[in-house]
Amino acid sequence: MKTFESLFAELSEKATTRPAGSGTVAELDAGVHAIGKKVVEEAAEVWMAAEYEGDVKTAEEISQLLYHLQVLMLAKGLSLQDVYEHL
Ligand SMILES: N=c1c2ncn([C@@H]3O[C@H](COP(=O)(O)OP(=O)(O)OP(=O)(O)O)[C@@H](O)[C@H]3O)c2ncn1[C@@H]1O[C@H](COP(=O)(O)O)[C@@H](O)[C@H]1O
Repeated sequence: MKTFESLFAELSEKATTRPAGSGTVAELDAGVHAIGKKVVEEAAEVWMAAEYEGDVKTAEEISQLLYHLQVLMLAKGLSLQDVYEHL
């Protein structure tokens, strides 16, 4: 099963190698403004799922929010350590 750390390693590799067809590469190319909008959109979907759509849908939406947060971290050049030191 994928973890937060293993997904970040995978996305970091994609950002460097830029394979064709990668949604991550496309999102990085769209820039921080566009990625930020995805983060807000996914956060709202987490909220709605938590209130109205049950645990499975909520977990799915949380996974998508975590993904977009990681893409934002990559776009800003932030490492896991940069974030973890604030936890
Ligand atoms: N975990 C994810 C992941 N979570 C969310 N998403 C993206 O976020 C979107 C969220 O879906 P929504 O239904 O909310 O949005 P949508 O309106 O249907 O989609 P859009 O039109 O906004 O793209 C998905 O369509 C994906 O584009 C993800 N895209 C990729 N990953 C993982 O990231 C890795 C690298 O992916 P690629 O860069 O595409 O190879 C792989 O392991 C993937 O499994």
